[in-house]
Amino acid sequence: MSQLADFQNEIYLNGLADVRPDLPTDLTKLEGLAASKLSATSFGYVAGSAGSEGTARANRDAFDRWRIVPRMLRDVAERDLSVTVLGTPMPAPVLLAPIGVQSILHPDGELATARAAAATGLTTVLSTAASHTMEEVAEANGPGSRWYQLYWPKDRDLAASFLDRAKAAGYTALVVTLDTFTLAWRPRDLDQAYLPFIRGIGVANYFSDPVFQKSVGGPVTDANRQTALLHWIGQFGNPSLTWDDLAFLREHWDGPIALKGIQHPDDARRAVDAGMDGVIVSNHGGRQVDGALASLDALPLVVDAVGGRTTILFDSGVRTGADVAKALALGAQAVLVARPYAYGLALGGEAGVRHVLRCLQAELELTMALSGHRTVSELTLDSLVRV
Ligand SMILES: Cc1cc2nc3c(=O)[nH]c(=O)nc-3n(C[C@H](O)[C@H](O)[C@H](O)COP(=O)(O)O)c2cc1C
Ligand SMILES: CC(C)CC(=O)C(=O)O
Repeated sequence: MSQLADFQNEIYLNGLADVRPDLPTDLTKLEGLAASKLSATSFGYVAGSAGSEGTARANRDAFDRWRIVPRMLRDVAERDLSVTVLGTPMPAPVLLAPIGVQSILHPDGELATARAAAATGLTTVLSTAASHTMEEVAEANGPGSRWYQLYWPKDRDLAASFLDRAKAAGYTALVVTLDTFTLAWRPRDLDQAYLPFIRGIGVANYFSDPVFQKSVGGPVTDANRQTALLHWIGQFGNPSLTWDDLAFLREHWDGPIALKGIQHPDDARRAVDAGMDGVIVSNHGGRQVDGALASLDALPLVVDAVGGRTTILFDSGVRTGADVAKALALGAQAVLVARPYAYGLALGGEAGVRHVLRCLQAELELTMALSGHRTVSELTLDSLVRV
């Protein structure tokens, strides 16, 4: 590490940042670097969004319409960014969003991500569509904290098996993604005729599952691989699910459950009525419904509807410490971040993910302190102005 980086890390940033001198500390620059490193297909899959990508742009633009109003002389010498969310203590209100198929970014994929999360103390949310099994990822995460994200397959026995395995492997909370029972119209992937799954990436948790294997006549080998992939395509999502089906989750998961993909206040109310423990206000990073509202614009509506009655998390468009502060001030208890750490993974493996997480955490801490906030709970609507 260069002398300057040492100075930044140890003296100026109090050892928080763990910056890598070869990666930018402005995290918005990661995407451009990842574009040069990754294949056109992998980069297109990760950076791309639905349709004209208007919602992805709206996600970012929405952050610009809220500005922080710094306050002075508030004794911010001692800062504490820690929170406890759905029973999990975290040093900062930032989680690693579920990202499937991470081996298209780096051979170590979710294993590197899980190690980086453990090193920073932040919680990683593992996708059902991961490129490594949930047991392998749990081992890599070790004493770290991890949640499991369910893509709810059509076969109930398979869903129940996923939940049993996740519980046994130490995943403490369940995130159920509702907005992606099928992939949206994604021109970058359509134009490049690219889907990671067709190459067998993202199916590790399915192919290793005893219920899945029973459905395809035994362990997946070269001989039945094609059958297994076709079975996977048929199983992946269930467009027929309704609110009544949530009872199934409660029967099979005794820990906290959060529904991901909530944008409408009535859906947030229904989640609470159905006994869910939290909602994640998310539009999947603009990857599903092009033309949908910016996720940050949905946040205050959801907070108005169910704030104080449930845990509210947020994602889609978070790129900087200031973005995190704004989402918290608007009422989220924590945020999930996705593409920035995906690019960190592509550029530097585990160390790249750590770089992103530490920079985000350090930038958040400085933003909060310099604007007069010592703790997350001090960030309120009064901390912002809409311009
Ligand atoms: C390449 C990629 C893969 C993703 N895979 C999943 C997934 O498996 N499960 C899920 O719930 N969300 C998935 N997401 C959505 C993220 O969890 C998150 O909601 C979204 O990307 C947040 O927006 P951001 O990328 O602007 O931070 C994925 C996103 C990307 C970019
Ligand atoms: C469908 C998944 C496996 C990945 C995903 O959620 C995404 O590509 O947005």
